[in-house]
Amino acid sequence: MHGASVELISVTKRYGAALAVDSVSLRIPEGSYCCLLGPSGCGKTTTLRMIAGHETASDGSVLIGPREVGHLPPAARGTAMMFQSYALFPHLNCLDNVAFGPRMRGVDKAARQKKAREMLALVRMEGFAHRLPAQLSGGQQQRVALARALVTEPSVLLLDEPLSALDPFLRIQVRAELKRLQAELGITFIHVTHSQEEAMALSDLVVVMNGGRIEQAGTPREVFSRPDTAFVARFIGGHNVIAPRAGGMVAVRVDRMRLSPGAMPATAASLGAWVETVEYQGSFVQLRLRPLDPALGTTELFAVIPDDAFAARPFAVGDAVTARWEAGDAHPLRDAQPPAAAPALEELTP
Ligand SMILES: Nc1ncnc2c1ncn2[C@@H]1O[C@H](COP(=O)(O)OP(=O)(O)OP(=O)(O)O)[C@@H](O)[C@H]1O
Repeated sequence: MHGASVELISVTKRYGAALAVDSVSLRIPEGSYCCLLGPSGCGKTTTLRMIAGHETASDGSVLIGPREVGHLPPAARGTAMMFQSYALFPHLNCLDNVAFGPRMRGVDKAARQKKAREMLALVRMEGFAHRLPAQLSGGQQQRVALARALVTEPSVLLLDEPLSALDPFLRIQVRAELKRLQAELGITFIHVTHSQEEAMALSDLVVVMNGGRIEQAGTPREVFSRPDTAFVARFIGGHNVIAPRAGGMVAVRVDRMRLSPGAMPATAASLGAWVETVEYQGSFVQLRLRPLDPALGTTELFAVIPDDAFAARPFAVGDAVTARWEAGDAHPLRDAQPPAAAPALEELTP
């Protein structure tokens, strides 16, 4: 199998007056694992469906490899799609489920069964060829669905929330399996998820979407260490979004907050706060803080302290503390105005 790059150029999708995807441009390199990450309704699935050809873009171009594919039906694009619900035929065994597509395309029986066996082996399900879907666990059904998507030898595999129907334990197992398969096959995977943890674990390229637009695209480390906007910092987690005394909004990682006893007035790189909760998490302790100064653009902050450091200098609920950060750990955000400073809707209406 060979991977192909995918490029979106100012792709827009309107449903009547509603804008589901708003002029999205993105280049996904050949053979990479890309996650489209964002909250419900942000346009992830619509973007995926436009790549697959199940939806037509209202504007803009979709390229797979060097080819503009906007006019091509799904089957001619070299993509395959795997859905959240496994959608296996209940009356067909695993082998026949995987061989179904080739059968529809008129591939002879011996050839399609050989191919189907190869695909089942790829997902480590060769021992289950003659079982019916109802005789398999959720994770096993998911693997068969994956084999069924791969049997067409796509250059791009599109996965829509493929892990969300699995319990948390299986989700981590199948997640590792997806990553292994992608690396082994070298084809391009585009995976829609609303889980930041899933996107971080899998992606070479993570694309954070909000309101039909791309907020930021980069490697998980780039996005986590340098979030562009308050939305990304909050959605990706592990950051405090603060409007410190010096102006402009910044993101500071929760593990970069340094606490000392006694609440001092806020400066450009510190603030006074009350400890609201203390949660022991094993290797670290997480504290929720309430800043004394309400003008800092936030009513709660988090600080994460390694377990041994916390044991050496513990804090309790109700303690007054000063939280400090190094200037280099305050990452400026593109949306410079804190949300609290934006005028309320009533003020804009004459
Ligand atoms: N067929 C449709 N007709 C009208 N509006 C639609 C249609 N499909 C999607 N939308 C709207 O477009 C927006 C984007 O939807 P989309 O399904 O792409 O979001 P999503 O990020 O995948 O969300 P989720 O995680 O909930 O699946 C939403 O506001 C949705 O209501």
